[in-house]
Amino acid sequence: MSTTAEFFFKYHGLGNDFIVLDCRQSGTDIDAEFSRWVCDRRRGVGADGVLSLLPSQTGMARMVVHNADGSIAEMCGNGLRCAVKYLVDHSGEKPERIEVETGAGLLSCTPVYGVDGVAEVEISMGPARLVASNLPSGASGQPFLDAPVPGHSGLRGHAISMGNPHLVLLDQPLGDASRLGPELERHPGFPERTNVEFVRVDKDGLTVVVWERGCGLTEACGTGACAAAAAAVIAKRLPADAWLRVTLPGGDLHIRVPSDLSDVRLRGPVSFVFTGVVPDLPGR
Ligand SMILES: N[C@@H](CCC[C@H](N)C(=O)O)C(=O)O
Repeated sequence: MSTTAEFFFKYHGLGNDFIVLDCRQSGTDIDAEFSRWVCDRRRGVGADGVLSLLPSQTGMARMVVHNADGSIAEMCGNGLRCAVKYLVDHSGEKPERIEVETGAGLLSCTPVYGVDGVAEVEISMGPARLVASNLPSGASGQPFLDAPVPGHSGLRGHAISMGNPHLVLLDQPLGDASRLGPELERHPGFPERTNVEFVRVDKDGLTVVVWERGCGLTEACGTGACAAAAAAVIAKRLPADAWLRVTLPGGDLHIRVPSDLSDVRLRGPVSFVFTGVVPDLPGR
């Protein structure tokens, strides 16, 4: 179990909480064992995931997302807002825009400032992909849209990648998330497991509960909100090119999906919680 970072910083976006580790000096990422320990809510600090910030040639940092179970995710929308707040609030500057390298590409982030530094961030999340190696479509197959979910009679879903994989279930009771989530996370159609969104389509937006790959039910999921909004737009249940409210257990995000799905925008709040010293660990 190891990290080269001396301090950790805890942040949350709508209750989706993360430990930020600044590893830009050493360039050394953490291992899965460290992530499992520090995320443990009884034996560690407690979080849904760890965001390690590594050196980047193209952005202010490269963000690696470690889930609470030690697995690595390609992207995290709420986590990226936390990383932006850390990077900007510790830079001594107030940039209009910063870029961060992620598994979903180099993403442009616009901080909105409040009395305590960055209060909100708007992110250009890149495309909602319907064909991807981490979806049932594979890298070159047919999109899986409003399709029956094999092995689950009566269940239909949209498979969408925001860098990370999502199975969006429109009109699925939100209360089904803890019952169906664990099995659907490991549905054999998704080669790298999947996040699962249980979605109610309202007149003016969506209400969503997310079962997240690698950490279970969370208070909010940024990429999940983007995937749910993209599915609702594809299904023509909500308009493209409009800011949509997505209500999650932890609060509201705002998402805009262009009609060609080329660049989904996400806007939401971010908060600093506390900082601490990483204890002396074997291997540090
Ligand atoms: N909560 C995140 C997504 C974190 C990664 C996810 N669990 C995965 O494995 O893909 C978000 O806000 O997007």
